[in-house]
Amino acid sequence: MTDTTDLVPLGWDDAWAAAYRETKGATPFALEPGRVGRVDRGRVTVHTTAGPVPALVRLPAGSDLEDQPTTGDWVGLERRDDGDVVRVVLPRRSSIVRKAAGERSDAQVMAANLDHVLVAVPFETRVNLSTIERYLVVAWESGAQPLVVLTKTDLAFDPDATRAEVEAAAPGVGVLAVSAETGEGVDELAAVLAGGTTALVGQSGAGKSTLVNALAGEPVQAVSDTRQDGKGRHTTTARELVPLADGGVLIDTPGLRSIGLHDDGEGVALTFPDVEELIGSCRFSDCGHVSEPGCAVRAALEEGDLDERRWHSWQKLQREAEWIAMRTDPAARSAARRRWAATGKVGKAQAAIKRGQDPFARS
Ligand SMILES: Nc1nc2c(ncn2[C@@H]2O[C@H](COP(=O)(O)OP(=O)(O)OP(=O)(O)O)[C@@H](O)[C@H]2O)c(=O)[nH]1
Ligand SMILES: [Zn+2]
Repeated sequence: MTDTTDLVPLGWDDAWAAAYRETKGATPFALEPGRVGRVDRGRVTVHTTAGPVPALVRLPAGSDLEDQPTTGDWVGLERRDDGDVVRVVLPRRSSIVRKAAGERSDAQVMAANLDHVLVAVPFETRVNLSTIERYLVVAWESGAQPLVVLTKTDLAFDPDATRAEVEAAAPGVGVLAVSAETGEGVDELAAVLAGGTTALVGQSGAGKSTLVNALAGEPVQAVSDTRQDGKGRHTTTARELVPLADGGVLIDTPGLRSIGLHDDGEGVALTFPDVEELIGSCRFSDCGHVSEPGCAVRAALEEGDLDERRWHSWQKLQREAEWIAMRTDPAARSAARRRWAATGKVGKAQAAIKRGQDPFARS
């Protein structure tokens, strides 16, 4: 029997233990539990009670691309003299999926089993609220709770005003401010992240690496590590899965750092509850929010209750989400065609689709 207390810093809990027992009972292999860190072309690094080990993946026949282990997955590992093998992936609690428009329509799971998705945004003279909204769509879509962290408070001109602005663009989402430079706010953030798994997203230069190091309590770099069981194999201590000093674990991968939009509409709705509510109170259920009588959106825009910027952000993200859904779902496709026909955009859009382009790319 494996002593799994060593897995607790990686996010192991009673529910995972139960899920693991069930999965293990259904396979003929002698398995050991572990959590996936690095994933690299069919090879993975699995963090086990004996430390990180490299492994190949052999899932049961009929497994899809989406079933392949990704960073954050809990797996059953078969230890073999000729190389360790991942045999099963435990059912996921949540996941960040990439299904970018214009690319192959396979969904790629970028990170799994997250409690929080932390969107890192640097304090700037003008924080880009639309970029935050875009990340929040991805975050909500994962099934985890989104959080925003404003980084580099030490550089902020008016942190309270900026924070208020961000809070207004992120209903239902906690907004924290930190400085890795002065340490301000880091303990508060650490307390929120303790005890769960957090995926870190945000644009280049947002201060993610600096924040990871501050939360880990040490510089987290790719350092080589040797297995302690004498087999002499080498692996890299994946900084993909970073246990935090105050508890909890952070997932930080290059793929997540450049995450795009994958959505079937639910993430957009959760990011913009205010806009959704307005749309729900337009007089006509198929309101185009242009010049229709009784349009609640137009009224809110005119009265200043809804920001022009936020409205345009919703329109753009909603169109992208529809475009992605349309590529995969015939019902969504015909619904989009009907709507485009109504607004006279159908010819242009169809021509773009024929060319294999996103019909909304330049809108
Ligand atoms: N003043 C100040 N500078 C910071 C702080 N955090 C990060 N920086 C600086 O911001 C720059 C970018 O920080 P990184 O941590 O590399 O940002 P990143 O998000 O990891 O960037 P990528 O690796 O490109 O995704 C570096 O020059 C950091 O030193 C902070 O709290 N205060
Ligand atoms: Zn309307």
